[in-house]
Amino acid sequence: MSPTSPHMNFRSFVEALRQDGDLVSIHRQVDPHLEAAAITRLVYEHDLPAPLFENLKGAQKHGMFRILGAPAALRKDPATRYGRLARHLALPPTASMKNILDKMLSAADQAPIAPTIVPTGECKENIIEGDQIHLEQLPAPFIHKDDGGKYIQTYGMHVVQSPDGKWTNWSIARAMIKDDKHLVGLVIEPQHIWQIHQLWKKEGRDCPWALCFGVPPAAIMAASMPIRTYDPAGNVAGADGVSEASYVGSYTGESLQLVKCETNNLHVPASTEIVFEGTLSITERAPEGPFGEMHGYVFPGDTHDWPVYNVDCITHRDDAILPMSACGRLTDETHTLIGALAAAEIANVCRQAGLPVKDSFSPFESQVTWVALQFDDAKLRAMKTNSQELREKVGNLVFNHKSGYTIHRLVLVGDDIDVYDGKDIMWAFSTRCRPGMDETFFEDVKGFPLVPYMSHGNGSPVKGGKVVSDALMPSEYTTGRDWVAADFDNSYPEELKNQVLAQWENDGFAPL
Ligand SMILES: O=C(O)/C=C/c1c(F)c(F)c(F)c(F)c1F
Ligand SMILES: [Mn+2]
Repeated sequence: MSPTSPHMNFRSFVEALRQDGDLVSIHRQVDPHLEAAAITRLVYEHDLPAPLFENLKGAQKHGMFRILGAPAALRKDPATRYGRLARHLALPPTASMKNILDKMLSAADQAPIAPTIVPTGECKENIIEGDQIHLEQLPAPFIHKDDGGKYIQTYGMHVVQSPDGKWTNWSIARAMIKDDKHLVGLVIEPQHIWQIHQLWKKEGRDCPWALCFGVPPAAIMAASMPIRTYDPAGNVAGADGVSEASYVGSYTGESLQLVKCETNNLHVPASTEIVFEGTLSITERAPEGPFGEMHGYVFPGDTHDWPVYNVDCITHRDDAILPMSACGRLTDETHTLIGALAAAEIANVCRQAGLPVKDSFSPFESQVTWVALQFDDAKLRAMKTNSQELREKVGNLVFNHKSGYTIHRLVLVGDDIDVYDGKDIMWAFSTRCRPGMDETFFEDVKGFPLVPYMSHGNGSPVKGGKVVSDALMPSEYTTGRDWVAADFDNSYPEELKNQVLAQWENDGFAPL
């Protein structure tokens, strides 16, 4: 039996959400065609408990499958806002986003703990091969009415390996059902799955592949994070070339249990709910999309050709659960995970380059297209630098690194700004960054085509459109802050503030 703790076992994770009162089990029959996603979308837009669809129209025998919506979204109570994410890492429900991101980054400073290969696991309870595979009969969700197909893959973990076997990569990349035996999905440059696909193209062989739905929550966190790039020539610099499995071992402190696939030599987490095994074609492509994407748009008819996945074998647990991210407008996993983890990795890259970055976050208000970087003001002054120099240094570093791929604006702020507070970031950006003069634009860097102003805007979809906006004031580079904030914290003597707070409820106000 695999580890049964919630961060190491998806089924235990779902039960932990139930115990937390953070799960709504729906037993009435729900249609996977739009209805399950519509309910999940409303859950996202109101930060409600995760829906578990126990009785899907069209569910197959042996419980194939149920759907869990909103697996890593927000809780309404501010005190446990990130509790569902905290459960992914065995952190307390009151953990802050900083606690969560620090935990994810902690692995970089610890020795990787290699996974353990075990002979079997829950994912082997049912095995479906060859002509028994009928993807079109699965209760796969149709997520947005203008999507190009049934997106069965929004929160599963792809497993692919470099031809030399040195690097196994785990990642999330969307895919929809093409026909009874095939999926088709985004394999986009510079993503790791694209890098490895390219290596197999050079080999002239289809890429062995597995897709794992319902993996240990700690694993999906690593799969969502743009950790170190890997030099295909095998020149490993620093912690590069780290396979996500070992990275997970570092921050959980325990070895992940993996089992070998039935039809290839890849390994998958033993407790995975559903495993698709097969190959990612190096030649076959098919129309994919459109899809309601992370920036909150569907462009009807916006279909493009992407590589085809061939499914040779399916293994699954009894009563398997498919996790679904019905992504779009705030706030879903593409914001809480992809945006947040990119920000954390960008801060790491800056610190490794010697920049005094204390913290970072991607504000949800920017639909995770921005990252705010908090600088240590005293160390900034010690650098004896200036705005233009710093903007160029940060922009050239981040916008040419994989972790910066999805981010189009970097906002530089001082350490009086809480980067996890969108109001703080907008206050600094709106009042301290003079448009144009305090900004440096980058047109010669890789752009993220999914941002609507890139793919459906006026310029190249894949180049430029990025900016570093300096919201550090001139005084922060020289003498230190020369202002006082006109707010309760900064504009009143401590004694008076304590007196006001002590009288607060007696004066007739509700507790703050
Ligand atoms: O389909 C979507 O909504 C998002 C796809 C996506 C993503 F979320 C990323 F973080 C990427 F880096 C990327 F290349 C993507 F294509
Ligand atoms: Mn990777």
